[in-house]
Amino acid sequence: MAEQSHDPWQSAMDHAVAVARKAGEMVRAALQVQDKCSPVQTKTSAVDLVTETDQEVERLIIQSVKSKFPSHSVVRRALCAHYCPTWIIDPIDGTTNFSFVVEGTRLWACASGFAVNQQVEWGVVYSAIEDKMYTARRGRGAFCNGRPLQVSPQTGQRESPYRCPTDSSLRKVLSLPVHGVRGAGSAALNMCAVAAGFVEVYYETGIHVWDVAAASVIVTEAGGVLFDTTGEGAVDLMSRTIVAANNKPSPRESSSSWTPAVQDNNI
Ligand SMILES: O=P(O)(O)O[C@H]1[C@H](O)[C@@H](O)[C@H](O)[C@@H](O)[C@@H]1O
Ligand SMILES: [Mg+2]
Repeated sequence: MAEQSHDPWQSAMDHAVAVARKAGEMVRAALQVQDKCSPVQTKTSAVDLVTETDQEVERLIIQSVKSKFPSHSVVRRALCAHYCPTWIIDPIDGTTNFSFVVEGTRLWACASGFAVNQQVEWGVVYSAIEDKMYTARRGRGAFCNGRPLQVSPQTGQRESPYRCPTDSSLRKVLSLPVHGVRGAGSAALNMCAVAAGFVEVYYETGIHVWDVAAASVIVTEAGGVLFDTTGEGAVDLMSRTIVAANNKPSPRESSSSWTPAVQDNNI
């Protein structure tokens, strides 16, 4: 079918939802087959774990986008330098959880973001194990399985059973006496947890644009904010660092205001 002209971004997003379901089914089925979960050697595999299933899902998405939206680009490594409508895909976000079938395999997702002129227009993140489809279109809200998402209203430190971490890099970057810390993987789903109001902050360094592009718009459309790890600047999705939060405390508040869900794998 040819590209729709009335609202091309919407039809691309609808297509992304359908492809994400298919991709999710593919990944779930692959969990039963050892070879499909095992890391394969790639040029970048020393730093970026890739399985045969990542590659199969990537091919599925690329082929389906190319046949339905021939003018769109599909990339994993650029936000979008020019106007060109670009899909930024992460076939499996959370490949480590998927590959090692650790407890918490639910923490992987199929993610697609769509950028035009360096602006993310929509994002789709599908957690197949939970059958949760997170979607957001810029200016039109964020949803999980069609239900609107809203970030947590929390502004003060929340009671939590988890101990404050001793991780100095985390303290240095956020300068917060944090109280609860989780680091279970899948950047996209951690950001969706912020959007859904389950946690107040997600932070990571060493992250890639394809890990965060889709969920970035889900966070902002749920009322959240994105900023860099200095806490000062706007986020640059190519910068490999990100903070996604329910709000941005003023410097005076920042000594006691959040309960972060933190991931700090790469410092
Ligand atoms: O599973 P991938 O797509 O490699 O994404 C992971 C990323 O590479 C890591 O840096 C993060 O810590 C994970 O949360 C991502 O899910
Ligand atoms: Mg990823």
